[in-house]
Order: sequence, then C-alpha cells, then structure tokens
Amino acid sequence: MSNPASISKTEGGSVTLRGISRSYGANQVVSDINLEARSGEILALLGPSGCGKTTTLRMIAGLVQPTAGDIAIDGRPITDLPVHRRNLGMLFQNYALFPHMTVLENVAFGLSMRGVEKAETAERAKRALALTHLTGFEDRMPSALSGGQQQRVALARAIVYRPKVLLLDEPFGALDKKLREAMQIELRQLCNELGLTTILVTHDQEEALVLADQIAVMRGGRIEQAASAREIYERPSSHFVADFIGTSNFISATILGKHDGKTTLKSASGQLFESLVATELGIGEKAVVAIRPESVRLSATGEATEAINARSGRVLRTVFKGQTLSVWLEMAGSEFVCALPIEAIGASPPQPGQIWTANWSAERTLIVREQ
Ligand SMILES: Nc1ncnc2c1ncn2[C@@H]1O[C@H](COP(=O)(O)OP(=O)(O)OP(=O)(O)O)[C@@H](O)[C@H]1O
Repeated sequence: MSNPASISKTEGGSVTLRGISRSYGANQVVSDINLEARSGEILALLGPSGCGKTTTLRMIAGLVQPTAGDIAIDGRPITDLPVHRRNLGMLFQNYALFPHMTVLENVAFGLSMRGVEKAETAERAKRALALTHLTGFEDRMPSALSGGQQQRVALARAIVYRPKVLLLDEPFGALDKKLREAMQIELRQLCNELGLTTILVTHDQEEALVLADQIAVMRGGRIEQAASAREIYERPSSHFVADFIGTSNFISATILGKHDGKTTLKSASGQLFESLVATELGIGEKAVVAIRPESVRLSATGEATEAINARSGRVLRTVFKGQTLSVWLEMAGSEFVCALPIEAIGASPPQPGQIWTANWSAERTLIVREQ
C-alpha cells in the first residue's frame, strides 16, 4: 500500500564543515574543524568533557553562530540560515515532552504548528511512532511511560518532519546500560531505514563504536582523528586516541629504522620493537608503542626475557571476564594488561607471583604520536 503521508526513505543530506571555529571572548572552544558527514552515515563526535562537541553540534543546528568557517548541507551553505530553515531533526539531552499532551499529540504538535493538514499530521505522527516501536501508546500521557519509551517519543518527534539530517546530543545519557544498548541498536536500524544522515555527540567510546560509521575524536576544540570505527581502533594516530578508544599498553620509544614496511623502535631501556603498521613518523622521532590487551599471547617462562616484541613480568592479579581472562603483569614499575581468550588458557592459568612473558606480532604493534 503506498501512502504519501508516510515517512519514507529519503536521501540523507551530506553535511560539510569547513574551517569552523567558535570563540567566547578570548577563549577559542572550537578551532578550525574540517569534517564531512556523508549522505546516510552516522558520524559520532567523541571526546572528553569540554572538548567542544556540543558547541560543534549547536553550530550545525544553527543555535550557535561560528566565528569563522562555513557549514553546508548537500553543498548548499546553511551558515546564515535560521534553525527552522535547515531541515534538521534534533534530539538533545534535556529533551522535554509536553506533560499535558498525549504521546500522539506530543509527536504531532510541531506539524500542526506548521499548518500541516490534520489528517496528514495524524498519519505522519502515527508512522513516526510505528518506526520508534510505540504503536499502541498513542493515547498515553508521558508520565505513564518508562524512560526508554519517553526517549522514543522524543525521537519520533525529531523524525516526524522528515529531516535530511538528525542531530543527537548524548541522547541516551540518562538511560541505564541495558536500555541504552537496546536504543543504540534501534537508532541504527531507524537511521538505516530512513537513510538519515546522523550526527551524534557522545563521550562514550562504546556508543561511538556501536553506532557510528565515522568517528571524529575531538580534543581541546580540534579534531584529533576522523575515520571509521575500525580504523580508529586498529590505527589510532595518537597516544590520546589510542588511550581514549579501548585499552592499550604504552611504551615510549624512538624510531630506529624503517625498511620494507617494517619499523624498528627502541625504548629508553634498550628494548627493541618491530611493527608492520604504517606510521608517518620518521627515523629519530619519538613515538609510543601501543599494544592492545587482546593482541598479547602469554607463555609461562618462569624467567625474565626482553626479546623483540616480548616482555616478561610478575603476575599481579587475574580477573575472569566471561570471554577473556585479564592478566596484569608488573613490568619495570608499571602495569601491562593482557586479555586471554578463555579457550587459550589451558590447564595452568597464570597465578599471582609467577613470571610470565607477553609477546605480540609486528602486525599488532601500533605506533602512535606521543601527543
Ligand atoms: N555560552 C558559552 N559561553 C562561554 N563558554 C562556553 C559557552 N558554551 C560552551 N562554553 C565552553 O566551551 C567549551 C566547550 O564546551 P562544549 O559544551 O562544546 O563541550 P563538550 O565537549 O560538549 O562537553 P560535555 O561533554 O561536557 O558536554 C567548554 O569549556 C565550555 O565551558
């Protein structure tokens, strides 16, 4: 059945930020951001508190004016357009439903205010509620809904206008972990279904990894790295990014040589590392070797060795985590964490006090900038 009033899949708009900056007095809180959210993709702005994520989103929304740079949707400049002419759906952290209106009225309100005809308003609001799995809740009052259901009403309200771009600021911050995870999956499905371009602000790295096609990691008002979730995880460009996304063991080193795609590094204590992961850093430059806990294999050597890409240490503690066993080794005054798949543990797992040796392949030896 074709229904002209339904919310159908549209072509999401591409959003381009060129040289965007924002200052408050002498304080520059966003500096020269260049970024593109491609049509239909979910872009996460990720970073610690105060790094400028919300300010960037609010500039796209038209709620804050940039002090420099311009913003375009599908190549059309929107920097000077008022909020209501940007064709954006928004869901911010402190969303408020109208408490004296039913669910359906809450979703329909904006459409009726814009003069959309009554029957079409009801039809579109119902379709938005169906997409957010709220069919049957039309006549409920917000006070009779759970937190997750209220969140879905707010989402329905944001998509009922058929926007080309959806802006979300920490949309699931107030929900408990289970509900947040369920909503993340629903949001992903919804965005795919509608073909919406979505820009999401979050400080939660897991949320960014689950939801985003592209993650822009921000730090101090700048983009530190923007790439796919996988690339950010497997090829972090800096110490900051590697530390912010997932867990890593870090060892300071200097680049000793580069040959045939292999980079050799040396730590201050003289230990050698080899990496097959591409790096832009050159010979003689300072770097940090980063090793993910799940990249490590462990063997019970009983004595200390410092071979290439291997380090020994005394087991401090072990923690069973369902799929993996985390093992902390004490190495030269610092801790080194390994995550062993349960099936790889064997009959004699590491015990506190024993000496074990961690080793990892050159393919899993990441090299990141110090800063
Ligand atoms: N209206 C304003 N006037 C002055 N300073 C502001 C204003 N709005 C934001 N800032 C400052 O700009 C910086 C960036 O704020 P922003 O809200 O964009 O960060 P954020 O990354 O979204 O942080 P959070 O995760 O805590 O929300 C902060 O230092 C903040 O204090």
